[in-house]
Amino acid sequence: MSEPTTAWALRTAGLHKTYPGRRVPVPAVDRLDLNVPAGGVHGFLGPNGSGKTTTIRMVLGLIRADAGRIEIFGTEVPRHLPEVVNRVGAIVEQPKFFPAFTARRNLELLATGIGVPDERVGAVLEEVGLAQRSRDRYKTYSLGMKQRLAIAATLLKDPDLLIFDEPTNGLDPAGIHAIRQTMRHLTQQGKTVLVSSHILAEVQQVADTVSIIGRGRLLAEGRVDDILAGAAHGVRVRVPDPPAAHRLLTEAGFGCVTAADGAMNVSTAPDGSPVDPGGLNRFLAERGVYASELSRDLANLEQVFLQLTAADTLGTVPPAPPATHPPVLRQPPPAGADVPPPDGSGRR
Ligand SMILES: Nc1ncnc2c1ncn2[C@@H]1O[C@H](COP(=O)(O)OP(=O)(O)OP(=O)(O)O)[C@@H](O)[C@H]1O
Repeated sequence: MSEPTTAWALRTAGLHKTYPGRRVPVPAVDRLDLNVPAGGVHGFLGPNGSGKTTTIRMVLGLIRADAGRIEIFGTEVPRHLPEVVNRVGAIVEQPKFFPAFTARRNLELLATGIGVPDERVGAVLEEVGLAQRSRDRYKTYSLGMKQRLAIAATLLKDPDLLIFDEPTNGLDPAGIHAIRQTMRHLTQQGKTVLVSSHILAEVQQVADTVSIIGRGRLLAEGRVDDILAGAAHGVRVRVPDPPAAHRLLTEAGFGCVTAADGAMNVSTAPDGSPVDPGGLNRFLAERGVYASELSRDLANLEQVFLQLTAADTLGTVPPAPPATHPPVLRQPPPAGADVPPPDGSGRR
């Protein structure tokens, strides 16, 4: 690692993990190179089961990697974790608080336990917008408030890197908005937030940079703006029966994904060229499919994500858009190659 390490909050190179005892030994994390710039929000995106939590657990030293290298602020972990552990705060699972105690009391107990002065409690409650409700019992808190209290707990040690694994799971739009504001506020103080999520619209609004993974492998990384600029824009189509139309289009060779709202984004024609709205409309109408909406589509992160992860499943991953921050530490070894740990350690 030759570049100045202060530019990076977190980097991994060739990070690899296969859980023992699985019938088919598919890696959960497959030679993953991550580059999380210091400062800003970095979205860590991937479908369910793509290896986000496994990666985060390895970064935090909760499970051991089979191979690869991890650096937090230029310090290799887990070997030198004690040197940087106070610079990292993380929520991987919902922390346990005492239901009958107030939020403030819970944090005071925690602060005492980790040797942090009590004054920090008021500061972190303020930071996450819970100061007014800090005398309420934990059990009266909404899910969103509980999640903000969990964030407050991670802030007690005033860490520089915050790692949140799916922090908005199960939250309503107001709760999601509050978490987003908290993340933004943290970065204004120079902190780095790594947030894993599959809620793309939310990440697009808050993240400066992203890494998109599929089946444990990096599919794209870089600034959100650059990734969107490099994405196929396509045509947005709404039809009465999206699954049937999706089948029709993909069988004919169109590049097509269906978004969460049921509309389809058709990006490429069967010859691989950008799709033409008129030609697409004619193709559908000739087969008895009448679109209720058909428009040129602006790329958003959800489409990029769907296109990348669909292509990954089909084994046709397009090259990652160019990153504007420095490239990965090193190229991964060829597929199927053994990946030895750099120092011979790390095997379970
Ligand atoms: N303890 C474990 N033992 C065996 N396999 C595991 C274990 N934990 C995760 N896996 C498998 O490893 C793969 C990656 O899982 P992981 O939880 O890291 O993905 P994820 O991207 O965080 O998913 P999600 O978004 O659903 O939380 C999955 O196939 C999962 O089934």
